[in-house]
Amino acid sequence: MDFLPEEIDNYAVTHTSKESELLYRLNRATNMKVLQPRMLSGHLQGRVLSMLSNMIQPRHILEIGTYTGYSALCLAEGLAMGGKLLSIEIDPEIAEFAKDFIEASEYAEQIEVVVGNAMQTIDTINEQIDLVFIDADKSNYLNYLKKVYPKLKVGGYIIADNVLWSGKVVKLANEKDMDTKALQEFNQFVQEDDRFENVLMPIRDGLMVARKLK
Ligand SMILES: C[S@@+](CC[C@H](N)C(=O)[O-])C[C@H]1O[C@@H](n2cnc3c(N)ncnc32)[C@H](O)[C@@H]1O
Repeated sequence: MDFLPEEIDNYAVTHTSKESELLYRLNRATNMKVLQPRMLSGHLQGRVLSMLSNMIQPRHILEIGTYTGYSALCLAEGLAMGGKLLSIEIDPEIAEFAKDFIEASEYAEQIEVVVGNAMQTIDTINEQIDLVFIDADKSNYLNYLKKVYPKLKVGGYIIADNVLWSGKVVKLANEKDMDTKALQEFNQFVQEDDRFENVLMPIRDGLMVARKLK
């Protein structure tokens, strides 16, 4: 579901910095060769992620849900000198697709894609994280937040994608619609937790941006 009329959306895109040639090719290749290309962040959201990352200048970024690597490449644009981005992807085939584009980028040495289930892989991280991008299975969003919280530095950020879930979060969720229920729970948890300051940005399918206060 698009929240903005197409005309306004197009206007926003045409008044936003262009994506790089590599990101453009990755976007096209994903649309032509990969299932569910709507999962890719895309031009406008990609520039938002890049802008936020550039504002934060993180040393360590954790991404949960690589898919074809579009958002990883956007977030990497803001890494501090010598900074690293670790991205976790459960599907080995899609991870290989992402790695080809990451290797062709200027961030090849800074981005590591790890194949695995994020619920287990997060436990192996020892570094203090400055920025986490949650964009994998919706039913685990709250689990991911709880798992990364102790590893996130005070003043660090969590960005979670799809928190508006095509608008379904504002309706009473059907008992069987576990994803909508999980996202409602996630949004409510962040909103009520005084360890975070948060803004739900109605960009694309909704980005929750939360800063760790304590
Ligand atoms: C929405 S896509 C990510 C899109 C990408 N971040 C972007 O913006 O271009 C979600 C990805 O999470 C992966 N995924 C789902 N469950 C996962 C899990 N438990 N651990 C790691 N990755 C998972 C899926 O295979 C899929 O590639």
